[in-house]
Formats: sequence, structure tokens, C-alpha cells
Amino acid sequence: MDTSVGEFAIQVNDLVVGFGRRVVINHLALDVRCGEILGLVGASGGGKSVLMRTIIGLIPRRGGEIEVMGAKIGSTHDRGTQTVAGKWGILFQQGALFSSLTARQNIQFPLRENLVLSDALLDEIATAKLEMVGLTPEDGDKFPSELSGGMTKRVALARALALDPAIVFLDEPTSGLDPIAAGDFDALIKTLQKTLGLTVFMVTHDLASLNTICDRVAALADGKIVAIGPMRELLQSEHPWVRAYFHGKRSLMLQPKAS
Ligand SMILES: Nc1ncnc2c1ncn2[C@@H]1O[C@H](COP(=O)(O)OP(=O)(O)OP(=O)(O)O)[C@@H](O)[C@H]1O
Repeated sequence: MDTSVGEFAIQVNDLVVGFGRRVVINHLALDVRCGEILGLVGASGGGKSVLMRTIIGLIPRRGGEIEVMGAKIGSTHDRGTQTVAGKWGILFQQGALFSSLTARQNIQFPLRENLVLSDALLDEIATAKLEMVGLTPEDGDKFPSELSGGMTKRVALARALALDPAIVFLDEPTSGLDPIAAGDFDALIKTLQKTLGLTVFMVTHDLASLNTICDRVAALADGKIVAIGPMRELLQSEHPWVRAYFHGKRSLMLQPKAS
């Protein structure tokens, strides 16, 4: 870990983001600590993806400051943003692999875009990344249409890790996976966090992921972070939306069982 960075991997202050008359993020503050897995929850359409995309400079903001690994973030064209961009990897919803490229070529894509490396080294790195996410070198020769949902997510994660980032942004990484595959993917994220010292910023609706692998959970409501802390603290939150989210009909698994 870069010791010049300090305690926080991401610091967001007084952030405002909107489209036309709609304000989606409204004076939001959020700190993500170095080396933690932070889970972000919020209502559908509440602005989780917008927040993530604004942090990485893909969406312009109307106000506020964002720092990632100690560098101020502007737009994607901004030099500061480009300098720090190599320090993060992104897994978008549905994996978003290039369908005309093999898994191996997808993983190599960010390497080819950012570095000048020999084909032999590119192959060596892709094989190492495939192994890191639990896939074989043979899987690397498959096209996205030949991969299962779980394998697609793993290839997308390997691609996010291609440049050895300090932070990975994961947008609903377990959506569409069966509970066993989702549990395996959670375990993989936890292992990578521990072994690589990664900071993980994860948007998710998956209550099991929140409960098992997140160090802290942040709840986004009305354009702000209305609660943040370990899961056990979120379960105690008095905020009406947070209560409805964690104590609603779909969240029985989080309630202590009566014996
Ligand atoms: N480029 C854009 N232009 C206009 N409106 C946008 C744009 N991107 C997002 N929005 C709007 O911002 C709001 C928040 O969207 P966002 O995708 O962040 O929600 P979300 O919390 O990630 O939802 P979900 O959980 O359903 O994925 C929505 O009303 C969406 O329509």
C-alpha cells in the first residue's frame, strides 16, 4: 500500500450531481478507508452507479470535491484523473466484456491500452490474472458467449485487476449469479482484498455479500449517505429507509433467529 496516501483511499465532500432539473446526489460526503471492503446500498434509481461513475470522473459534478489515493479528481480528460486512473479497476454491471475478444484478450485490453509489453509478457500476465480469479489458461481461449455468468464475472474481475490497481469498483458483482456462485465470488473478493491489500468499493443489493464480506456498509438515500458503519450498526439505524431496507420482508436472513 502507498504510505503517502494516508488513511483514506477515497474522500468525497459536499458532492452534487444532477441531470437537467433532477438532482441525484445532493451534498453527499463519504470516506472509504484504505484496504476495506465498503458496500454501498440504496434504492433502485437512487444514484449508486451515478456516485461510482462520478468518483472515477465519468460523470461531471455540479459541486464538491473528490480525492482518490490523495489525488483530486476532475473530468476524465483532466490530467490528475488520468494519473490516478491507473490505480483503479472497474467491474461494470453484467461484466461488459468485448464479445469479439477472447477472455485472455479482454484481460489484456487495459494492458495494451496503457503499457507497451511483449506478446509473451502479455500472455504471462493474463494467465496469472486468470489463475488469480480461479480460472484455467484454457478458459482464457473462450469467447464471452462460451462463458457462464460466474465465469464472465471472474474474467471481468481479472480485467479489472490487470493493471494491479489499489482500488476496485464493483457494480453489483453478484447480480444474476445463483447463491452458490455468488458465495464463491464473495469469497474470491475477500481473498483478493486480503492478499493484495485491495480497497473495494462495491455497489450491491446482495444482503449476503453485505453481511459476510463488507467491513462497512454505506446507505444512500435522498442523495446522501444517511448511515455508514459495520453491518451490525446499520441494522440498528433509526433512519426510515435503512430500517425498511434491512428489516423488510426480503431481509429475514439478517434477523437474529428465535431459538
Ligand atoms: N447519463 C444520465 N443522464 C440522465 N440521467 C441519468 C444518467 N445516468 C443516470 N441517470 C439517472 O440518475 C438516477 C440514478 O441512476 P443510477 O443508475 O445511479 O441508480 P442506481 O442507484 O445505480 O440504480 P439500480 O440499483 O437500479 O442500478 C436515475 O434516475 C437515472 O435515470
